[in-house]
Amino acid sequence: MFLQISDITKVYTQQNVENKVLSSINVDIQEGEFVSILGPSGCGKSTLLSMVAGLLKPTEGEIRLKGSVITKPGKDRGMVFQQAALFPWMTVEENVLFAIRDMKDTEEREKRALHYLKMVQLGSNLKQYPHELSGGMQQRVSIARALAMDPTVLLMDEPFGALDEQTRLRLQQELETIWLQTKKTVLFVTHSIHESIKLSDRILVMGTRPGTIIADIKVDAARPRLRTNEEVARLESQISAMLEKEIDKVVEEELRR
Ligand SMILES: Nc1ncnc2c1ncn2[C@@H]1O[C@H](COP(=O)(O)OP(=O)(O)OP(=O)(O)O)[C@@H](O)[C@H]1O
Repeated sequence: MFLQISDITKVYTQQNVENKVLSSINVDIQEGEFVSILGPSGCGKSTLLSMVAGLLKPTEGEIRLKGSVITKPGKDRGMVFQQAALFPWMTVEENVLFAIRDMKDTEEREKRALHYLKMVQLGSNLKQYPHELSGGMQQRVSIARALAMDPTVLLMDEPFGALDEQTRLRLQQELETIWLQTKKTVLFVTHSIHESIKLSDRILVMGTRPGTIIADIKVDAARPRLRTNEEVARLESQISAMLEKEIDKVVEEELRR
């Protein structure tokens, strides 16, 4: 199996109080799949993604990428966060070049940076600085930077969460086009049901307290997926009912305290 998440449990301990955030997470992901992780706030989506990134260690269980256990961050996993996190003193081009600074051949390196910056439609913004760009453009630089590293897996943690609706729709389209071109394996955390249906081959729906996977849904609808598509509408109401139930559970628990 390409990416294998086996029997993962995560417990955070703060001031001697244990908080089990994830329990019995088992997922097998195939190469080239676009998988979304969807769930209520606080269910452990980012924790799970950070463990795949190697930024956090599981309390129990293991994650294997192409057979090797993940123990730390690596170049085989590119990460895109909600905030672009670019170096403000570097230009757009320099930000991408920096990520691939290990490439010896300077000409190849520049070609690669330009290729991915063109892919996210920033070929004319190479010499601009992050503060001269809109939030959406900054996020496109961080996507180009992650792609330029040619990772085996692209890990995206609510990459469009901080953007306005129009920019978000635009970037969803761009990401879908890029994914169809590159066929990278993508693990994508989102709050948005529609975003997950629009982009994914598969949606892992998470329940909460502790976080578990309550449904593993295949999305077969033809792309591009419009809201008017019957399958899209059916999935949207199915998943929305599931999440509503989870959120009701949390509210009830809180009120009982
Ligand atoms: N470093 C940490 N130390 C202690 N508890 C943490 C830590 N990071 C996250 N948590 C707790 O773990 C739970 C899951 O957090 P996580 O950020 O993974 O959820 P999420 O599903 O990504 O949430 P959101 O959708 O709101 O971003 C939360 O209750 C959070 O308070």
